[in-house]
Amino acid sequence: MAVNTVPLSLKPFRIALVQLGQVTPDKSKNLNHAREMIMKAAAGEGATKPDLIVLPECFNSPYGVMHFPVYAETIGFTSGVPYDMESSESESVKMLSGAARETEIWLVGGSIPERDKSDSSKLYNTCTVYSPKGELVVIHRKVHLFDMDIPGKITFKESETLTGGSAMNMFDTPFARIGLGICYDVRFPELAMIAARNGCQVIIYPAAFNMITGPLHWEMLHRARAVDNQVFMSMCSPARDNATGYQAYGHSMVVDPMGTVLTQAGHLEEIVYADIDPAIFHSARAGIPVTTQRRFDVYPDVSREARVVIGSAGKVPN
Ligand SMILES: NC(=O)CCC(=O)C(=O)O
Repeated sequence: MAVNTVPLSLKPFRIALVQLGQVTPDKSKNLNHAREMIMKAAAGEGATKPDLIVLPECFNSPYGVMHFPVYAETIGFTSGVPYDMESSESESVKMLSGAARETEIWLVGGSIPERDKSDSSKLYNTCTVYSPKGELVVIHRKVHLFDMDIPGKITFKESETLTGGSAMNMFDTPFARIGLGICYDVRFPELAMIAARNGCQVIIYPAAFNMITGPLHWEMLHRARAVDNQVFMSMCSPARDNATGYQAYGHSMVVDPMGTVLTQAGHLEEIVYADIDPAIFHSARAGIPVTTQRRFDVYPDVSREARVVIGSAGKVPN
């Protein structure tokens, strides 16, 4: 697929990470709570409202392979085709779209279990993104499934009930081109590299790291992907809840292109904000010019063969 390397110019903007707690077995309670927290995030901190709000992985359902088939919703999104929200079968998509429209803020709607419309045997872990008009502009289906087995510590096998997505997805806003991944996707540097080489200045992952690898790798992976690619990098986690089967690490975070942590939540429910400053992006790239020193005569540019989808809500100024 063609690589679009024409970057949109990065503008200053404010991001809000909603580290949601209280994911219960009752989906409508989860949706109501998420909506309330989006409204709270939209009200902003001090006088400044955010331009983009992010929710965590699997926010409408308990996180577990046995839960995905029970909570899965059919979305039926086709890239490049305007999505008909009126006839959407997904209550989560309708809630998220309404919240984005009401707040007039871009929304990365965490992720939800999705059932494929054309093949109901296939389930995905899917992130949906909304414009401030409530349009569904792009979806990202988790590409790399979280199949981990560290004996005596953590065993989880998403592939028991989920199928991996087959494309790298990004979207354009008036302030940045933003790449998407979901949680375990962050461990695959190719995905972030492909996003950065396609002009993303920011990469966002709804996530839910576990209590074994979270303390070891969460911050390190943020900083590694940020510094390797000289981009802003963020993962938004659920809050930790000792009452659930899967305990998330929390610590939702934003890191700048020099690897500096701009904001970090604790482990309880919390909203954290960060200001994205283009000056840091440009000075990192000017001072450490790795983006212009690639040696494609020595190794190939794997991003050229990648399956990339760029969603946008109409015309975005350059
Ligand atoms: N939900 C996930 O993909 C968890 C990934 C994780 O914990 C990791 O260590 O990777």
